Amino acid sequence: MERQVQRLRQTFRSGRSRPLRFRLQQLEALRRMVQEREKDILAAIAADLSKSELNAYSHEVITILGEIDFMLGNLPELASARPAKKNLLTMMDEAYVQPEPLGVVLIIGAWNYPFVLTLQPLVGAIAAGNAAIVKPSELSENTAKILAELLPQYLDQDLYMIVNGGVEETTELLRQRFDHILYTGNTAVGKIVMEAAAKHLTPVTLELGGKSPCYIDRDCDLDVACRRITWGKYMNCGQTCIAPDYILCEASLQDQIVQKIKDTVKDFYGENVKASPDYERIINLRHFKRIKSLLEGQKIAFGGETDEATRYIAPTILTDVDPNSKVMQEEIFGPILPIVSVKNVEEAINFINDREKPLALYIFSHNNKLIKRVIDETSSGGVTGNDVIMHFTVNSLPFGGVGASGMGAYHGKYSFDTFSHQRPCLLKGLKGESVNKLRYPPNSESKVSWSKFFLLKQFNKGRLQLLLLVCLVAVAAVIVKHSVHSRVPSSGQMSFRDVDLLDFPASSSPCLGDNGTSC
Ligand SMILES: NC(=O)c1ccc[n+]([C@@H]2O[C@H](COP(=O)([O-])OP(=O)(O)OC[C@H]3O[C@@H](n4cnc5c(N)ncnc54)[C@H](O)[C@@H]3O)[C@@H](O)[C@H]2O)c1
Ligand SMILES: CC(C)=CCC/C(C)=C/CC/C(C)=C/C=O
Repeated sequence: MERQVQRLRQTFRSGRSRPLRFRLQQLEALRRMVQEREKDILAAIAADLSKSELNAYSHEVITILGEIDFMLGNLPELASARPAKKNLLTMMDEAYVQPEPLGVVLIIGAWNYPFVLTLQPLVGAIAAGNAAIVKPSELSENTAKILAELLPQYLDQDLYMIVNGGVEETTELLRQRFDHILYTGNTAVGKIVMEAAAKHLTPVTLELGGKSPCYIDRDCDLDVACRRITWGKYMNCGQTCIAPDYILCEASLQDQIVQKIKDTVKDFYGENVKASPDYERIINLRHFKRIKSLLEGQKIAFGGETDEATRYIAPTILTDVDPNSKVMQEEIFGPILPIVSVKNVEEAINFINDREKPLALYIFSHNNKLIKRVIDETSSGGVTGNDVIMHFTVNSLPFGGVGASGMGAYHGKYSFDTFSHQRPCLLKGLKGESVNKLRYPPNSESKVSWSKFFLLKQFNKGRLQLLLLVCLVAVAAVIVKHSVHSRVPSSGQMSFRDVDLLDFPASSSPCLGDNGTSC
């Protein structure tokens, strides 16, 4: 592993990944890979998650194509230097922020959207000019395999590499030194990743999970709310990091919600959900058993059927759920939707704030003020009002968690920034030493006073007049010099930087007060 990382680092150091033209060409190659090998990719995702190829396309491929297109369209602007505001002391200099690639980055993907969760960060890493190692999840083995087969055929193999394997391989990878790690997966492994990264002082982006609440207000179109919630909860069989984990609502709404979700499930998946091509299965037996165990002792208002042989769990709703029960202690990550009653919005806000910060928060209401209030009085990775999941699809919004649901963010510009260092650059000339005297020892009250004048903009009238006078003299000097230059050809070009604006005699009138602080 060490040799492989070393190889990527050497290529990175050669500067190959930096030119914009190279990055654009690699992103175009990635797009070609997705388009030319679409059938193989969809078949692999379908095999991993018992997913229809149509769903695999709309859940995963569309997102990647959209992200690549965004980068292709915006990279020149994202990668260019941004001029920075200057202060009086540096107004003659050049100040700008230059994004620069970090180096060799590691991307560790999860199994539940195995294509998008590994390739979307890679798009950002390439766009920002890095080398990258991608470690897909071993649980989605077909997607992992197709990625390992295809990526080297389309991308520069000395800069971008797939490493497949499980805990052992990931542990070995984490021993290496990277310049950034983006990990997607559960919180427990997130801690392992962060600990390993700390040994090398490697910064991390952790895309974790959590229990994303969904508050339904009394003043709401319940038909629309329940349709949208049904879509987001049961998509991918509930195995979506930002699926609404549970519903909070007033007790009087509970029965209506159950009925409306039940009707929607029938609309979406037909009478026999098991036979629907749009309904997926649980990834493996371990998760199947874990999710099934969450049903124990609960009041099942709808669904609840399971089939171990095919790892099927029906779309399920639990009512009157005790907040202390097991299903309310861990992220469900399956098609079970508990409803917890609260008296009002205050109680819902307190309920959310009493728990770890979730990855997403959903609020349904006709009342925009109420939605804004819940946003203002809680914290979560992201929010969608009157819908679920959809903030993920807006690539001008940063996607990521907060607190226990993660740190850092990506998507679009935020991916580019995540994989870049924002390098501050100040370019000065070698003239203007008289101004610089003010920061050189020996220090004096007068120098402090002038520093305040320049850096804190604390001027008195007299000093402002003096500065204006000096500026006028400087402008006059430039004009005179320019007119001489236009008559007498010369090799030297005058710039403002060359004008010694001010001299700072140690005794010149300070405007310090008695304690030396006011002006
Ligand atoms: N925030 C997001 O974008 C996002 C997206 C998807 C999933 N998730 C969260 O991820 C969780 C589900 O994913 P998962 O964790 O089951 O996925 P997973 O089992 O696929 O693990 C994720 C990655 O961690 C690696 N890994 C596992 N154990 C490890 C160990 N001991 N040491 C080092 N690496 C190890 C795996 O190889 C894999 O690449 C849920 O909590 C979900 O909410 C978050
Ligand atoms: C709006 C459409 C058609 C698709 C949304 C895609 C989707 C569900 C993405 C979820 C990806 C994600 C962050 C999963 C986390 O587990």
